[in-house]
Amino acid sequence: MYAEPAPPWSRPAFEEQLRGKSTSYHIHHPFHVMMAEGRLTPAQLRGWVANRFYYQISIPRKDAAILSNCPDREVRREWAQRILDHDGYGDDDGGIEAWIGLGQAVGLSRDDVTSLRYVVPAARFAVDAYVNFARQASWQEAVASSLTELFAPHIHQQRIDTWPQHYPWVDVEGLRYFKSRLTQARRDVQHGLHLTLDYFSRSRELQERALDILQFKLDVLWALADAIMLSQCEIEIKGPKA
Ligand SMILES: O=C(O)c1cc(C(=O)O)c2c(n1)C(=O)C(=O)c1cc(C(=O)O)[nH]c1-2
Repeated sequence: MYAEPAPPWSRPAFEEQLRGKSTSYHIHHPFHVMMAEGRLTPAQLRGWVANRFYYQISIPRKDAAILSNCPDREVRREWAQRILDHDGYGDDDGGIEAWIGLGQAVGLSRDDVTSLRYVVPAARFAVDAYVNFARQASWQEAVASSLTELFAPHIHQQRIDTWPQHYPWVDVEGLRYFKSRLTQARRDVQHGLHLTLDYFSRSRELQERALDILQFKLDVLWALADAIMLSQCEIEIKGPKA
């Protein structure tokens, strides 16, 4: 017998489904739980900062892939801001530079971070999967994959709140990156969510596709944390912060 396809969820119900994915966010990954509870050693925290740098430098390339696939000028005008946020523009050095500052705040040199010498293979594979997805998928699908940012302000705020107490040896100036992302992520997500609700609400099948895409991206972040934790990437340094 022919079954009627399920009707699309209303916009609020679809948004609720997307937000419900927070249960698989990497804030719940054992490595991030340890980080928030102050249980990482300085060498482990440095390992995370050095590996995460590969994600930082890949984000603007991912966003450029979205731009290259998007024929809509209005969308491009707004999306382009993301690249400037990370690469910097005018007097603003941008997020990549701020992440290098975080590296220095945990005791790494600029070269330790930018050479990528501490980036472990599985971390690279996880991040590359995200960039490759954005290159190959439609721009609307790639936009949906950015929606893990719905949950990012919470984890940034958690680091701002817990690091000074748990990791007093980290120069607080290094937390600048997380502070700037609080506003940037909220603005980004307003745009990305609006586009996703518009495009995918045309059918239940599309809405379910958007949920699968968001799950894929949650898995990228989870796999990145697995990679860093399981490789036991620990960076010992000489000097007072060793
Ligand atoms: O520190 C984090 O846990 C975290 C997570 C995410 C995320 O949820 O994708 C991003 C960021 N940070 C971040 O700083 C950032 O600029 C960013 C951009 C994007 C994206 O998918 O376009 N995600 C994230």
